[in-house]
Amino acid sequence: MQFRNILEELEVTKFKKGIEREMENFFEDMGFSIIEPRVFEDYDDFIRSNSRWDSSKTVKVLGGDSRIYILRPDITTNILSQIFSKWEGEPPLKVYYNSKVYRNESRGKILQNYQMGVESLGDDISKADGEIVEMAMSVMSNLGEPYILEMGSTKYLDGFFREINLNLQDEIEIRNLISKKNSDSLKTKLKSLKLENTILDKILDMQGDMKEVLDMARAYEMNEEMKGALDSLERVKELFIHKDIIGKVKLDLSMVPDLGYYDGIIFKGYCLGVPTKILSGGRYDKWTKKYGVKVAAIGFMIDMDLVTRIRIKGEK
Ligand SMILES: N[C@@H](Cc1c[nH]c[nH+]1)C(=O)O
Repeated sequence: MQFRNILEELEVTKFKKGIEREMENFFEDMGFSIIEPRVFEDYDDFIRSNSRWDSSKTVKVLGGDSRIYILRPDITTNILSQIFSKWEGEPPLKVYYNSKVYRNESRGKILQNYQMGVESLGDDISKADGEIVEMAMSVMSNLGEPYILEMGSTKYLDGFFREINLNLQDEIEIRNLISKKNSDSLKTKLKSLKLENTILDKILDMQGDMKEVLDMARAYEMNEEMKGALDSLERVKELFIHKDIIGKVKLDLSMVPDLGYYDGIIFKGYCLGVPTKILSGGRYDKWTKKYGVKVAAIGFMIDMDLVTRIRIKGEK
């Protein structure tokens, strides 16, 4: 955050601390315990297990042992190695953090971003999906501004790609076009691959009202993975159906996450008039296998710089 002078900085920091305390109390009331992420990570380990990361964005540090370390660019992966070195997968573990991530910006500066977040590990999948999505909704509604929570599932598109024999390069290109919602280039690409009469041609229409999108998506279901994706979204819909916040949850099956570890429900929270996501998260069960035991895992992070800015604006 940029400040005009030190008094403004002190005032904003005090305000931010107040919001952090509110969130910490909320997470603790929900049964989550605080965890302190480590600042440094081994560069080689990080790059090996995060092949989709742009390595130029990691902030590198040279250790006294001449190894290259990085300042943590993502808190979820950071705390997982910490947790799994001392936990065998049960009983369920619920943790929250209040920390920062560091990334190189395109203009060369180092970006420090305050994040708070929660991770629920080893709990029953349907129960944890419901609990985490409800917590995300509660964080969004406390902003005091109109908001929406966009939800999707990585398993829907993954399931489809499993049915067709596409080379990886084409698959990545299609996913990128879908994530940019670039319908013209997507159509051209699909035509060149003779895939124009498939779900990929409809995927950008699969956004909006939960019930309508689920009904449309069911018609294209091809395997258990795609069915599982829709079933889990259906279960979340059932949780909200009789609440007045149902209108604030939108489905977007064309949502492609920036991070590579998700395999299930994914979601992002937006406030009206703010183009950047305020909150994002999802399920990443398969990813936990890297640490020796596969457990159910879901969580989300909140961009505290953005939350502070929005709450300050709301107070004025
Ligand atoms: N670490 C993710 C958010 C997340 C937490 N847990 C699962 N996903 C991010 O920075 O976007």
